[in-house]
Amino acid sequence: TAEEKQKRWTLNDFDIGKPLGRGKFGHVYLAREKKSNHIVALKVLFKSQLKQSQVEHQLRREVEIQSHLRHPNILRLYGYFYDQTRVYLILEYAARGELYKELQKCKYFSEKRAATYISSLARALIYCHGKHVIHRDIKPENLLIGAQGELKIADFGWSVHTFNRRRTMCGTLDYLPPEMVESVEHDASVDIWSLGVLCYEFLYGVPPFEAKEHSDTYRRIVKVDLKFPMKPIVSSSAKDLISQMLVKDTSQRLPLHKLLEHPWIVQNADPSG
Ligand SMILES: COc1ccc(C(=O)Nc2ccccc2)cc1NC(=O)CCSc1ncnc(N)c1Br
Repeated sequence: TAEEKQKRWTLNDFDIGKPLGRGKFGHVYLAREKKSNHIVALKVLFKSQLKQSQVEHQLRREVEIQSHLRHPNILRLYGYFYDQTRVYLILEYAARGELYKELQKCKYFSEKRAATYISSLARALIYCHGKHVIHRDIKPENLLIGAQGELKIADFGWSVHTFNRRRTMCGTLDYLPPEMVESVEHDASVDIWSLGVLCYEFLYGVPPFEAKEHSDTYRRIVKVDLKFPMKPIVSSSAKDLISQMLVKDTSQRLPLHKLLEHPWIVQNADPSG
């Protein structure tokens, strides 16, 4: 509520429960806000670590970005507070935990489950892009599962507001050589690529360009060395969608709203997401 927005939270407002996991830069605990009995996840970040990794500005930007995002498939950041040594993030609690653990357990997902997840993520990303936010880090480790089995994108540690990037580049882009433009300018289509990688990993249990050495993975990515294993059996419709997302030319990647109309999504995704 608006009143909760302004409130100055302190640790005393919460009963701390079991550890939920070790996120980036800190630990996450189950917690209950004493007055409302509202269950949340409390992420504890050490100021010393934030300082030495120079991510304070990134955290401030994330809190700012998250305060404007409201979507069923985006984990809420309700607020934050700090004390002498730590910063505390008050997060929505995802009752069914981490997606990557679920994927490890099942090895890979059915086409219906994969399509349902991919379509809900596509809707969340359409929402973000509409607000000029690109996530840039869509992977199983950053996805949680809510009480109704719905996916929640968490940990916007690397998201940026695209237009403020344009603002920093205002006008001067014209004189930059392609390689400069190439490296600084990536747009929302990075999230389409990542969603394609995720769809592949949901269906096969391994990411598409996996290799022993990083250098080999890099080579396979830039070459778009996309191969579909014989096992498990996957529909040609699913392969068609993945092939339209994992395209080197960013302007040729299947736009997210077109993804929602793709036959594989239409025939397999559970509309409730
Ligand atoms: C909106 O979710 C976030 C928003 C921001 C950040 C964050 O650290 N940003 C950040 C930290 C340092 C520097 C720059 C950015 C992290 C998260 N989220 C998380 O870390 C997920 C915690 S694990 C968990 N959470 C809920 N329910 C569960 N069952 C589990 Br398990």
